[in-house]
Formats: sequence, C-alpha cells, structure tokens
Amino acid sequence: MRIHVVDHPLVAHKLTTLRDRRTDSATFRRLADELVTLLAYEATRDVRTEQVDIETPVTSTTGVKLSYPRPLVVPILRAGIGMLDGMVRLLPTAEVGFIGMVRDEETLQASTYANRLPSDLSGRQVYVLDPMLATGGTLVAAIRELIGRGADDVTAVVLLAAPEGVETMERELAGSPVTVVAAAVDERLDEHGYIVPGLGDAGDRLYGSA
Ligand SMILES: O=P(O)(O)OC[C@H]1O[C@H](OP(=O)(O)OP(=O)(O)O)[C@H](O)[C@@H]1O
Ligand SMILES: O=c1cc[nH]c(=O)[nH]1
Ligand SMILES: [Mg+2]
Repeated sequence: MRIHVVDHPLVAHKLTTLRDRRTDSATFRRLADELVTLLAYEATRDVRTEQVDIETPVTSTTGVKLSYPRPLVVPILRAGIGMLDGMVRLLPTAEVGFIGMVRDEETLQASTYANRLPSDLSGRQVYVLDPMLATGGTLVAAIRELIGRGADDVTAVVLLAAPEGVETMERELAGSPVTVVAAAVDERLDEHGYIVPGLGDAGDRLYGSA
C-alpha cells in the first residue's frame, strides 16, 4: 500500500474551512465536492488510457481516451456520497457501485449494511471514496471486498486520515495493489475514535445526525 498526501495551497485552504465548526452543511457539501476534484486529479494519475486516432479541423492526430473496462467508483455510504459527484465529473466513463457501512460508536467495529457491486471486478481499476480514514476498519473491509471480487488496482480517496488508520491499512493490506490519496494526515485519534484535529463526524456534517 502507498499513501500520497496532496500538498497544495488550495487543498489546505478548502480543508481549513471544512474543519471549522462554524461551516454549515451547504458550504461543507460544496467544499467536499471541490476538494474531491482536486484530489481526483492526483488519484487518477495512473488511470488506464488507450490510444485513439482523431481528425482535428486541421489534420489527423493521435490522442488518448479512458480505456475499457471502465473504472469503477465506489462511495462508502453515507459520507462517501458527498464525494461522488466531484469524482465522476472527472471520470465521465466511470461506472458506480455502492457499499453501505457503519462503525459501531462503542466498539469502533465497521459492519456492512448494503452492497451493490459488480460481482466480477477482474482487471478493473477501482476508486473508493470515504472522507474519513480513522481506525481504518471501514476501508480495510471495503477494499478486501473489492480485491476479493478481482479488482487489481484500488485507490482510496479520503479527505482526512489518522496515522493509526494508515498503519492499520499498511499492515492489513500489505502487498495489495492499494493507494491512498488524502488531503492531510492528522495528529491522532481521540478516545472515541475521532480524528484530531479532524472535522468531526463527516456524515453528520454533510447530511445531519439522522
Ligand atoms: O476508519 P474507521 O474507524 O472505520 O472510521 C471511518 C468511518 O466512519 C465514518 O462513517 P460512519 O460509521 O460515521 O457512517 P456514516 O458515513 O453513515 O456517517 C466515516 O465516514 C468512515 O466510513
Ligand atoms: O473523526 C471521524 C472519525 C470517523 N468518522 C468521522 O466521521 N469522523
Ligand atoms: Mg458518521
């Protein structure tokens, strides 16, 4: 597993407003969308393409287009939905699958309550979206499911990561074709498994505390 932290002043600027407790849901949703677009630029650096011949108004030339099989984008419900539009805007040919997961607030164990994925992901590049990589339990389980279905290149796009979660992913997914792209790696987790300084509960800040 490798991790890439996107070091860019626009990312840092938007992330600071996202962290601010005074930022309302509408602004939070817009900033999450904008941040994903910036992270997606890095996350798709190795997206597969193929050569195509085209005619410009002036002459013939050779270019590239996104190749088949199409990349798969998988937001992890609920909070990952806030990252979906920003990602597919940059990957117009992408197919979208869904995994619904929730973390028990006491035990911090993640469980899966919904799964709508292609059964065969052989040879597919997959982009998993979840704003928060805290203990890592959620992403490890989601990525194991994708690799189990044959995905051979998985990139997790997250807004914030905790060092504890990065370590867990490195240990649990050692040797797997996995990349994490993050806007920042924060200091630590607190005793409730929240990222510090973090931004609070991403799902609640996007969608309320239902
Ligand atoms: O790395 P972990 O310790 O597993 O924690 C991270 C997970 O926790 C949050 O989801 P939550 O369970 O709050 O669900 P939600 O998206 O519905 O709010 C977050 O969106 C991640 O999916
Ligand atoms: O800080 C955290 C940790 C897990 N999930 C969140 O939404 N926020
Ligand atoms: Mg939540």
